[in-house]
Amino acid sequence: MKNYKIAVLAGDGIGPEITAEAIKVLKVIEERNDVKFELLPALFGACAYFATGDAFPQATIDICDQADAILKGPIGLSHEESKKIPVEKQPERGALLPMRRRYNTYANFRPVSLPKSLAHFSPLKPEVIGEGIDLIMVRELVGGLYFGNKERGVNEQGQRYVRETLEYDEEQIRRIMHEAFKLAQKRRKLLHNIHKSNVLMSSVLWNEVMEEVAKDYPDVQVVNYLVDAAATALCLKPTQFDVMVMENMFGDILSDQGGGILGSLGLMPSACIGPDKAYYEPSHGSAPDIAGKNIANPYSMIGSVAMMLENSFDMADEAKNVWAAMQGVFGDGYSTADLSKPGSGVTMISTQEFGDKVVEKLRAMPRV
Ligand SMILES: NC(=O)c1ccc[n+]([C@@H]2O[C@H](COP(=O)([O-])OP(=O)(O)OC[C@H]3O[C@@H](n4cnc5c(N)ncnc54)[C@H](O)[C@@H]3O)[C@@H](O)[C@H]2O)c1
Ligand SMILES: CC(C)[C@H](C(=O)O)[C@@H](O)C(=O)O
Ligand SMILES: [Mg+2]
Repeated sequence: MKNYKIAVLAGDGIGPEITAEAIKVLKVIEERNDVKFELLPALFGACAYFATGDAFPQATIDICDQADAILKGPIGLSHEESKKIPVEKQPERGALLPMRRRYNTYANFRPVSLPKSLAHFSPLKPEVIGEGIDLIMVRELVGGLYFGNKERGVNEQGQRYVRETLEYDEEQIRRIMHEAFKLAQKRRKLLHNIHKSNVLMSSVLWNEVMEEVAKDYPDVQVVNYLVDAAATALCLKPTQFDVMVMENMFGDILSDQGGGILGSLGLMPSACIGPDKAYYEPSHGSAPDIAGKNIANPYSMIGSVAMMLENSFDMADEAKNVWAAMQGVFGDGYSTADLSKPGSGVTMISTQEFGDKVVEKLRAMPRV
């Protein structure tokens, strides 16, 4: 029997609610396979800060270090609540970025996917959705503005100023490009390179390296897109995209737009892959506005489990079953509050009911 350790960081806000549903799914995967998941819960985020004074405490670091994979719920507080924590200790700077840095999870895969049959979830017209949206954003996750030098002070004129730098070296760009080209080879052999080389020198280097790497993948067609135009194109004709590659900040913004064109951030899972460790998290945040109400959509978290099964545990067939189970629940006309507005024809179910229905579907599937 295979035995895997999974660090489970439920996080803040809706994190514990959607993590509970993801764990139900992991339990069913155990029932159906010769595999044991040892779940190692740990505090991470604002909950960890309030309990220990540190958003990424040493005890959690130790658990993550020894885990085969990390399942992470969203972290963070509302704008007002976050003022209760000193800026440098806030969950984003005090936990999430240190985790990305520690495990060097440079490759962030954010699928944006909606079959034609669920076009009614999207704010876009059915004719824009066409045969369905099925693209994946490959976001560089440990460079750029997020990790460049930062400085804040008062200048000679007595004005407060801030300086943050957008830094990349060519190896950082090359390795994410290889990830994107390899993924494109497995899919439609089409790569959209998102950049802003008309202004940013970082994008000039980005594009130079992209062109060098492209020589290794002559079967992949590259389409270059300025990031601002790409934002429009995502709304007007999302089906033109298959794999999109971009630097850290562009990926943060465009991936949330990805959730927008699907109809909810609750449909946005992700995988963050480093050389020796990967962690899996929804692309969205802790949704303080709906926390504790049992109405959050757990698709993003259960989808992150599916990505974990495929990438960390070599269980691609079970991953497919998890996706199919969730699509099956939608196909039966059910969803959580975010995607079941009055008049939509979709029956509203709770976070827990969604998880239960996914479990039911999975149990009914032939074992692989
Ligand atoms: N990776 C992470 O842990 C992560 C990612 C993004 C934001 N954050 C943090 O989350 C906190 C809240 O940020 P925000 O409000 O700007 O963004 P958010 O992503 O938490 O929420 C934006 C909107 O999307 C909705 N939403 C998000 N996930 C949903 C789900 N699963 N089901 C249904 N609706 C969902 C929310 O209710 C809200 O209306 C901030 O502290 C932010 O820093 C953390
Ligand atoms: C919480 C924040 C630091 C994070 C980011 O900006 O990367 C989030 O928005 C995300 O998309 O994972
Ligand atoms: Mg984001």
